[in-house]
Amino acid sequence: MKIALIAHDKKKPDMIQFATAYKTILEKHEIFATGTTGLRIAEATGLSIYRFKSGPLGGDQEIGAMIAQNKMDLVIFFRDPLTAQPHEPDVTALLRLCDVYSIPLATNMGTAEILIHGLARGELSWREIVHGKEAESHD
Ligand SMILES: O=C(CO)COP(=O)(O)O
Repeated sequence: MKIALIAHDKKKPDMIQFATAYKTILEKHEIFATGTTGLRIAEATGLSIYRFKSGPLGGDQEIGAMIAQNKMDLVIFFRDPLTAQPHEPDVTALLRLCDVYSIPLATNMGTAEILIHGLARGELSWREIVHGKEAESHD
């Protein structure tokens, strides 16, 4: 599974805690992140992470593009609801694309916990079926 991890600055400590706690699950998957989030997680956990640009510089849009191409299976985005972001339209666009493509999305720790446990139990394997159908439609 391809998993995107994103956190606004005030939520980065939560994200590091989350990635540390679930490292053994995350390391079985392909992890993507926006620039600074990815750097912080990699430093703290040693996880191998593909890093896009920083969020305000287009990272959210890069992840959005992967979603639109059916190349992302799960998004964990600890956004900060109490601080205005200069790239708010990009944040909204990313969340919107998750809904357009029915991509499982957690925007807080409570939901992220449930999704990661579901992932560990194989409950997201329906995504592989979606990938299979996508491949067939291009044959
Ligand atoms: O701003 C972000 C998401 O909107 C996150 O970007 P960084 O991981 O580069 O801080």
